[in-house]
Parts: sequence; C-alpha cells; structure tokens
Amino acid sequence: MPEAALLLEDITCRFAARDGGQGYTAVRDATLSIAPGEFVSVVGPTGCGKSTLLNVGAGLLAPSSGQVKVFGQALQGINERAGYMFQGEALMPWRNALDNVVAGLEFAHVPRAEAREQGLHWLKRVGLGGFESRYPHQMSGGMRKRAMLAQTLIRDPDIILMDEPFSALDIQTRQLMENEVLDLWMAKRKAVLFITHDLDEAIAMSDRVVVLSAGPATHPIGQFEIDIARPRDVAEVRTHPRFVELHQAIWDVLREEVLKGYAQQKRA
Ligand SMILES: Nc1ncnc2c1ncn2[C@@H]1O[C@H](COP(=O)(O)OP(=O)(O)OP(=O)(O)O)[C@@H](O)[C@H]1O
Repeated sequence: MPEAALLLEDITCRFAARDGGQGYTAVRDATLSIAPGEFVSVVGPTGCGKSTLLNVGAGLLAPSSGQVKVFGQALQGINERAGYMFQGEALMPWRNALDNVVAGLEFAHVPRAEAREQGLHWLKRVGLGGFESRYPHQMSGGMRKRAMLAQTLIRDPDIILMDEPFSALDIQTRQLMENEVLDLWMAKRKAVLFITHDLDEAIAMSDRVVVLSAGPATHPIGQFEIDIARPRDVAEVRTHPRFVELHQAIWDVLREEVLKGYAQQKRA
C-alpha cells in the first residue's frame, strides 16, 4: 500500500476548561488516512470536531495525544506540504485580488515578476482573468471564494485541506465552484481532505466519505468508497442510481449522529 499523504493516527484533542473544570474531549482516538491523489470528505454533525481534525492535519493545533504523519514523516509544527482553505473570508481587504493570490509566494520570497505571472495565470484558471485589480469589497462572495482557491492552489501543495469552503455561497455558484475544484483536482490529483456538512456535496466530490460520530469524543464510525465514475458533474451525479444508493447508506449511519448533535446543541 502506498504511504499515506496524510495520516492522523489515534488522535485525541482535549480542550481545557477556562474555569479549571473538567475540560472537553472533542476528538478521541480518531484515525484517518488520505492516500496521495485521494479526495476524502469528512461529514458529521455540527460541532462534532471536523475543523479540529483539519486543524490537526494542518499543524495549527497539536493533538493531546496521537500523531500526524505527512508522507511518512512525523509532522512537527505547520504542515508545509498542505494548502488550507478556510470556511470564512481569508482575503486581506487592503490587497487587490492579485496581491492576495500571490501572498503565499511573497512569503516564500518568490521574485515579484515571477509571482505576478503565476498570480495572473491562477486568477485566469479560477475564472477571474481581468479582475486582478479588484479589492475584496468589490468582488461578489463567489469571486472572493475563487480568489481564495487560487491563493490556496498557487503554491501547488501536495495536500489540500478545505473546511466547508463553499458553505456561504448560493446553490448555483456553489455547484459551479464544486465542478471547478473537481476539474482542477482531476488535472493535478493532489490529496484532498474536504470538510462539509452537506452529504450530497461530499458524495458528489469524493473518492471516499468518512462519517464522524457526534461529540464529545468524536471518531470515525463509517467509511464509504464512492464508486461512481469520473469526471462527474456535481449537479447531474445526484440523479445517478448509485449516488442515491450511497446517499441512503451513509445517511443511515449519519442520521442518528445528527440527531444526537442537535439534541446536545439544544441542551447547551
Ligand atoms: N479552542 C477550543 N477551546 C475549547 N473548545 C473548543 C475549541 N475548539 C473547538 N472546541 C470545541 O470542540 C468541539 C468541536 O469543534 P469543531 O469546530 O471542530 O467542530 P465542527 O464539527 O467543525 O463544527 P461545525 O460543523 O459547526 O463547523 C466543539 O464542541 C467546540 O466547541
């Protein structure tokens, strides 16, 4: 078996309580592996620990126990081989689209002219050709997401971590972006860890869907290979008989966890 691009092994994350109380074990003994070139989605009820796991994979959060391996090497500090696309807005409002997209190259001391050339190329690839001078407030939500995607991909990371990247978009823009991400992924075949609330999105995009239990002590409770041919159109694939079958099977596992998560939120 080839070495995993990203391996989260027996990960436990405990958060201390501010008042010196018991604290909260968000994730317990969770193991998750993503092969090179594999597109894996993680679904689970709200607040179960999806972002926590992604932050561990990004090296932004050190687990309380367990280890992270990146292409076989133990991760220490930030995961330099990963690009990270957040849920919220990550563009710097004082920089135009081009300067936002090339920020990562700038930090890596890539010469300005080369960075600019790559930035313009990536803006074009995400459908923002000609918009390089626009500032974030002059762009629509969808355009800002495209710029964020270019910002993530320009450094050509071997692992792409995405935390509900399109949740704020309207359904049409969202489906366009999902198809674009799939096209870009098909061209480069990087390892992707994609976090989403949306089971349809997870099935449409992924090679494998991992279901997490409701918190506390979240861990994977089911894994499903998505054996539907590619290329896929995220809107059309939803009517595929296998899609419907997989949706039913995954929802059977997820449903109870969602109800538990919802009940916990109501109690909190
Ligand atoms: N720094 C922290 N300190 C204390 N508790 C935290 C911290 N970060 C996360 N948590 C708690 O850990 C649990 C998991 O949070 P996380 O953000 O990973 O969930 P999620 O599944 O990504 O949520 P959502 O679906 O709402 O985005 C939540 O109960 C959250 O309140």
